[in-house]
Amino acid sequence: MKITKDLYQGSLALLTDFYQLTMAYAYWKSGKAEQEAIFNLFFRKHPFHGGFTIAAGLAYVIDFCNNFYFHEDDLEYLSGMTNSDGSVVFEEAFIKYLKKMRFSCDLEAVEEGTVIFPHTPMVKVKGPLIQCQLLETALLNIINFQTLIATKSARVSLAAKGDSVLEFGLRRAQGIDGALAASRASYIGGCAATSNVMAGKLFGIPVSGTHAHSWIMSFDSEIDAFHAYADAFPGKCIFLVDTYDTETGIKHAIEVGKVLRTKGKEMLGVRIDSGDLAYFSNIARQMLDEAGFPDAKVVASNDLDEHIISSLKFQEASIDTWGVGTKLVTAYDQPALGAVYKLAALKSDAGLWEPKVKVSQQSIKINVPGDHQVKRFLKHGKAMADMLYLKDSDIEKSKITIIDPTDPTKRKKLNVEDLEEVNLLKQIFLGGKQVYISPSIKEIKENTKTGLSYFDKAHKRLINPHIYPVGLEEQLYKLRTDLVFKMKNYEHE
Ligand SMILES: Nc1ncnc2c1ncn2[C@@H]1O[C@H](COP(=O)(O)OP(=O)(O)OP(=O)(O)O)[C@@H](O)[C@H]1O
Ligand SMILES: O=P(O)(O)OC[C@H]1O[C@H](OP(=O)(O)OP(=O)(O)O)[C@H](O)[C@@H]1O
Ligand SMILES: O=C(O)c1cccnc1
Repeated sequence: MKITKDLYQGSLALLTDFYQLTMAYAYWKSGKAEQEAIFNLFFRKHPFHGGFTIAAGLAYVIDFCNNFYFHEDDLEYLSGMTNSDGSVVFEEAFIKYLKKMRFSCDLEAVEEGTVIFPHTPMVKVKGPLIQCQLLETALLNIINFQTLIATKSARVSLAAKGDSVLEFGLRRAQGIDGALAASRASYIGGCAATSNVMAGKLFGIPVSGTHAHSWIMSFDSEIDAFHAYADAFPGKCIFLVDTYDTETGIKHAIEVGKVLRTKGKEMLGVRIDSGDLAYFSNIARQMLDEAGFPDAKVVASNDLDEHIISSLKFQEASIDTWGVGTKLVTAYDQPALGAVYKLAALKSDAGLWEPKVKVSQQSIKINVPGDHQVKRFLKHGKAMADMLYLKDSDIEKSKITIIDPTDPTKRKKLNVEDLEEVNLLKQIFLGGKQVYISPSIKEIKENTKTGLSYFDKAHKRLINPHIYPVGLEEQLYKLRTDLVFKMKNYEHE
């Protein structure tokens, strides 16, 4: 996939915060640029008050890293940056250093479509400190947004209980990039298709749609508009029936559907875009059935989200397909995921990895130091718990205890001898070389569906979900606690 290349014809190295570049310069000046570091990208809370999150965006990250270099134009721009006293911000030798820089890190990540929980690394970058730092902003930008939208889409799709959800968000999405990335992530999360044609072309997502009110309004009458549409698309008609009067609109759709039948074609259904969607969908279903169109589908749209869909399901609305736009692609009502990227370890001059911790008054904000892996334990196809552990630790399988990173009183003993286990972090790059091929977008979407099926319904409900156990393995917990104490004492000396 070459999304960034197609869109921007080159590297996105300048898609970063200025402070990353000033730090990069200062690392270089102080001789730390090549010191090896480990950074983790993780979030602290599920979005939408939910009980799960769906990882997305890795294919963009891969593309970004493969194209990570400073182009001549970028370097020229950086060379021309001046301080308030007129002096240059970055000296020429640094610009030359940037010119030669190529991505050379190891990168591990959870695969797209994986169900993921707070505090576990979604992306881990190991490599020269300067490169790790320069990747931060773009990685967060990519993962935060796509993960947020994939999660929203999964929630909407779960609420639709297996019905098709069509993503209609392009016109109200957050700009061009936002719309494209949202269409991609919506598909990963569970949507069946998008109305966004460019997303269809770029990502291979099925493209689908009906027609607008303007089509009806451009004719003298609704029935003329339906006939003309049926002439143009005899086998693909979904008639929008609510422009003037919904019941009359359904009657007109049935009339045109009967004409189509004389030509050996079937109308696919009707779309309702206003009014009480439970009431009108049931009316539509009854009228279509009575007229001999039991297979015609009822599509509904109008500011839908997981909560309205859930309510309409509860009301037994006869809706087969859900068109969801604004509230899906803008992640209503949580505009950002809030994932962060923190230094977890630094290699000393002696070649030893030193774990690093950021101390905070709020325990939720204390990162997990060291080089970890995340293990998911499953029993008969059901996820039981996730464990973060130090990669080089010896774990005695017969007595594993995991400890909640935010509340040490919450502990869970795991007898893992008879459990299946999977490592969630996969190797994506080794020494800057890509060693992982992203699955097709269809396979990623399937991963989401299968991944969600491992989790109990209690974790997937929309309101007050049951919390899935995620914890630190004891040695990692001890390392983190010791380090926090050490840093606190150090601060007070
Ligand atoms: N039966 C229902 N239960 C819950 N929410 C519904 C139901 N029917 C429609 N809605 C939702 O109610 C919201 C507003 O619908 P409302 O009928 O007020 O506006 P509208 O039909 O768009 O108005 P207008 O006719 O002016 O376009 C939408 O988000 C819609 O999805
Ligand atoms: O409500 P959303 O979830 O955002 O779904 C997309 C909306 O966009 C269209 O409305 P719009 O009024 O823009 O155009 P139209 O004339 O085709 O209805 C469509 O009819 C949906 O109502
Ligand atoms: O195809 C549709 O019905 C559609 C597309 C975009 C927005 N609203 C509806």
